[in-house]
Amino acid sequence: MSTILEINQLSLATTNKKQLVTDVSLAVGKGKTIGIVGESGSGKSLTLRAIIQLLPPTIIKVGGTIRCESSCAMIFQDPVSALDPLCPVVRQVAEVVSYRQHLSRKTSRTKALELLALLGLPEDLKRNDRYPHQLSGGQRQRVLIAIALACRPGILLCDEPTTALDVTVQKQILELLAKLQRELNFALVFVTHNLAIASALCTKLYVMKEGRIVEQGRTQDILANPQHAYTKMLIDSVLHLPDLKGVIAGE
Ligand SMILES: Nc1ncnc2c1ncn2[C@@H]1O[C@H](COP(=O)(O)OP(=O)(O)OP(=O)(O)O)[C@@H](O)[C@H]1O
Repeated sequence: MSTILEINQLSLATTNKKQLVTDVSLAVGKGKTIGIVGESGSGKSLTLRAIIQLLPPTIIKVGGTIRCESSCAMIFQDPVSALDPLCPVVRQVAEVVSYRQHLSRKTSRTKALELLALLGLPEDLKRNDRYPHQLSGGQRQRVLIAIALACRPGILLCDEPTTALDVTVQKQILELLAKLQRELNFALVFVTHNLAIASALCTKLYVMKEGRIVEQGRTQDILANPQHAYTKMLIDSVLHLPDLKGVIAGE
């Protein structure tokens, strides 16, 4: 497996020396999907933010290394706060295309519309430039995915991208991400507290608790034979698995 992202013993703390993430190590291969699961506050988002160098100003890396062999883009949990409310969505995508792909305004807009069409957004966005508040939650999340893809990432970091959506839309977005990954071959790091979603999407899982990885391994091995008490508790707490047939990532 050619590793595209490797984290070695990452430790993060506040500027007041409160330890938040301790000795986190993980690796993801080109075009592969890993999941980071764990309870709220276990350090999943901070780990992703450290990868993309977007840590909050009061949090610093106090140990470890992060090696990225390709460009990273990130999709955040809340599409409302991740989009500019005062800028039409096509322009927001076009600006990223223009900046990252060094294209003219006109070509960037054409490319932005192609990307939005690829993500299943309606044609009338072209005629009627819409603002984020005029889109549904699922449509806004698709716009965020378009913005991330405009960066042509080799690694896509997803921080609970479907938590704010209803179950049907959640399934559509997960299927879309899996389809895009097959077509564009980016590596996916998927953060969630939902073990059912992670196990449907990811071939490898890392379980986090209180800032540490407490268990890791192939998804099927972890589900069949969890070693850590916390992982067992997570598995027991999955009441029922959503129908994600067709989403499951290949080996
Ligand atoms: N800006 C910050 N300043 C101080 N502490 C922070 C800051 N951001 C996060 N933390 C703390 O760091 C820890 C890890 O937070 P993080 O957001 O990574 O958790 P998480 O596992 O992603 O949780 P969730 O699933 O709820 O998003 C938590 O205890 C949180 O309170």
